[in-house]
Amino acid sequence: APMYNQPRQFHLGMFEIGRPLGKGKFGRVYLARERSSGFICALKVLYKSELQHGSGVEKQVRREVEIQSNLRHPNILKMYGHFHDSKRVFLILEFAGRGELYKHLRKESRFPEWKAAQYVAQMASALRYLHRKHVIHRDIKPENILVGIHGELKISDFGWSVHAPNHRRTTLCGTLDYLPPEMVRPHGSGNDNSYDEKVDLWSLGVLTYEFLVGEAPFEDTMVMTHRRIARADMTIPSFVSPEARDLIKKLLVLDPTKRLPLDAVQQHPWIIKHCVKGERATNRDKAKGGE
Ligand SMILES: COCCOc1ccc2cc1OCC(=O)N(C)CCCNCc1c[nH]c3ncnc(c13)N2
Repeated sequence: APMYNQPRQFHLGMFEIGRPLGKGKFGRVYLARERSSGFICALKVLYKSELQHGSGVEKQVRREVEIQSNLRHPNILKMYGHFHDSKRVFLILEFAGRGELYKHLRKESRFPEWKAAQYVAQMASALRYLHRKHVIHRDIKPENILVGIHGELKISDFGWSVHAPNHRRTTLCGTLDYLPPEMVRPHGSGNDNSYDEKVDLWSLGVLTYEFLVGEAPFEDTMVMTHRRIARADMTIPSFVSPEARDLIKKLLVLDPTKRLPLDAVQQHPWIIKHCVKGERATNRDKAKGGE
């Protein structure tokens, strides 16, 4: 039976550990094979000593496991289960055969429009699924996206996900580049810094820009990034097509209620132009004599 139909209790002896897939701030990820079924997966190892008790990190990991274990979508990395021993926590995850998206982006500097559009369509599909479950991701950026063996994107990191609506308590750290104005404004400055799923629409706009341009739209010093986000102050280079520019401008809107909703993103002319693979591809086959 496939892994996810197996009994829920797992232990380390069930797995052969393969090559390291990468190491992050809180853990290392390894290729692994479940011995009885031969099922290939990724095993993320976190040291309990690093998840100091009662700190935000331990709660964040618990929340992440709880959220990700209940999600099933082709563009969201599956978490099949988890277990722990005296010193470590182990997460059993779907293996993404082409690794980290940000490495592909750095190597190619920026993606051609057809590829960027297909990636944005996949992210919009994953976000629609998350929002239907009232989960806000809040941290959609290339570093949190993996690539499957068939080139499909998989959101991998739910460390910042919460159930909507939300009132942020944890102080933000790391890059501000992807945060919307309603999350970078300081507390109590005329807003109760609560927000909803529409924060992911802003991040999708930043992601679209970064796919096409190769850097984030508000990338600057910390202080300037804050200010430029708060004003939606960005310039879109002339090599970006008018359709792509139109979509970016409809997502990077200060007022969350005015951002293009996800179903409209999926119907946007730029997405349709590059993603409706069905009839056009077969037409092309027909044109070439259908070989
Ligand atoms: C609390 O944690 C929740 C889950 O977080 C992750 C799940 C799966 C991950 C990475 C995750 O977070 C980032 C991280 O821990 N790194 C070590 C940095 C990147 C390593 N990925 C490399 C990688 C290549 N092929 C993969 N197939 C599946 N998963 C992978 C990878 N990584």
